[in-house]
Amino acid sequence: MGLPELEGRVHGARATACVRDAQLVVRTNTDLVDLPVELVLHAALETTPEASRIRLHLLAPASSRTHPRACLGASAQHAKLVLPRARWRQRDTDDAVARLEHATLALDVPPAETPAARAWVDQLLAHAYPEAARKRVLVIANPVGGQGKGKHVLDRIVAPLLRAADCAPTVFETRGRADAFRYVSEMRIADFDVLLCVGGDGTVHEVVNALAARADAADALRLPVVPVPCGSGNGMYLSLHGPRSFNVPLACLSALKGRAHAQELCVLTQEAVHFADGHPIYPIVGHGRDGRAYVQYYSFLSQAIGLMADIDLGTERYRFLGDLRFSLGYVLGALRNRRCKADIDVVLGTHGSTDLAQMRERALREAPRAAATTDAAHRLRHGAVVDAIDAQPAPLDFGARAAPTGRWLRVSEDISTLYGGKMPFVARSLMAFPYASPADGALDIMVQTHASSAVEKLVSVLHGEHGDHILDSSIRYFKAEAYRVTPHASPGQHYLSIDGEMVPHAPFQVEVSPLQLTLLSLDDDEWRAPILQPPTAREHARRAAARA
Ligand SMILES: Nc1ncnc2c1ncn2[C@@H]1O[C@H](COP(=O)(O)OP(=O)(O)OP(=O)(O)O)[C@@H](O)[C@H]1O
Repeated sequence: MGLPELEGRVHGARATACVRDAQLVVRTNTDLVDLPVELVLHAALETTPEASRIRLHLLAPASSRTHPRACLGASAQHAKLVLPRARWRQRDTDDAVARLEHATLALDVPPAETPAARAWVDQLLAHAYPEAARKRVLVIANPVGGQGKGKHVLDRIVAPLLRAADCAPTVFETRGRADAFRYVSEMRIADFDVLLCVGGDGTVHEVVNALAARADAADALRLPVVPVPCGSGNGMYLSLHGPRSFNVPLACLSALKGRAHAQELCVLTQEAVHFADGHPIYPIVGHGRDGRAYVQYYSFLSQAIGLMADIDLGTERYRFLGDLRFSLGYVLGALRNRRCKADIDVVLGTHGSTDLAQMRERALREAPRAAATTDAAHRLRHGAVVDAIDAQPAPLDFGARAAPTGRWLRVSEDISTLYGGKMPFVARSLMAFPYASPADGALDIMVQTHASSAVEKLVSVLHGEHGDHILDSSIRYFKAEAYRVTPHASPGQHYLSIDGEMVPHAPFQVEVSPLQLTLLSLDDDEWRAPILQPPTAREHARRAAARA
């Protein structure tokens, strides 16, 4: 479906404008716009008795211009804003798309053509926004996020782009820890169509916990949450848009016109005594069967203990390196090769699996499950961390296709790290959970055994960005409905990282929550993350040789 040609003038030169094959094409002798219609932010007709002008607000690759920014708008001379649809489809690997910028173009039409121009603008907007445009935008911004870039990204990119799309965003800048949590706890959900988080995963963590802790949690979580990458890891952004680059305009575009999908949350419990100093963002408290109090909170991205937590939280002093600090942290941690002393107990349940082929199959075709009603919001299916489980659970056998039992099973090997999550990417260099599925009722868990040498550990994540570290002999990768980690007291500094945030290093239990977050993607698929292919015979042989 296209849009008929409209004749007018651009910079005084005769011009035609149309939509053909889902591309907006504006052509003069010297200027050319040929962009996916998805990149149209807004079109408006400005009329005076003497003239009518269509002003187009677009996103366009910066490098596609033949002249600098001044070539567009009132003083424009020659412009070439081109992005073929094939390149737009491959946007996660195309550097031109990584440098999208706001551009404007004015098309003058004779006053007599004003009614036709008005109809053309309406039709263009219908192409650009096939679903109702999200106009009521709330922006929660951490101005110091991403090594202090947050304020700049907000003022120079996010706010102007939203205004160009005809939105008047409500902006809340956080002043410190728990600010985002408090704001989202008290806001009127019905006032907004979408919530943008300009910051890192820490800001998203606060927003998600605030939405989930509200009395109207199941409804509040229908407000789509959009990560605008301005931190070090930005795992949610990477899973939605691909690992090539942190593309702020693309994130904003997904807020305006992305397709909604449900994303299960992980729910955690930890004994309340560990939060004695008061933790402002984890207010939900329950009681176990023996009366002991526990804190219940939510994780959207990851839970890490051992080496992977040390990378996250033990490398704060290298923040200036951006996300390179994670790679450096891994090398240092692998060389140190410390054992993570903890009991790991899991419930595979009907949604769990230890079979990689089965996981891949499911990731390809898993249908989303129904979300919780408000009544079921905080229900725990597998109890809380304070509840007793078997003193000696049966061992979890990774060798065979384990039966989908609802009993607790124990990982019997010594480990160096445990990493749990529900989204593929946790950082640009690590697709930690290549078989993650947004709503399959299971958590993806990766355990690295301690028995492997430092060198084996280093080698195992060399290809982490493709997710094939899970094929390594030192990695156990499985899906479970719930797991519990009980760290043993041991000397030294130890971390527990939840979505990259530090929480008390104490026993914790995780399960899939009936609560679901609403995310927006620019594709039909929820994630922009390739599902890992099974290893080829050659790859099998290579890994066997490496093991030998
Ligand atoms: N104005 C502020 N000053 C200091 N800290 C803040 C401020 N606003 C928010 N915070 C806190 O900063 C922490 C980290 O924020 P965020 O994750 O957005 O950025 P980041 O740390 O740069 O990113 P990443 O976690 O990916 O490294 C959060 O715990 C948040 O509560």
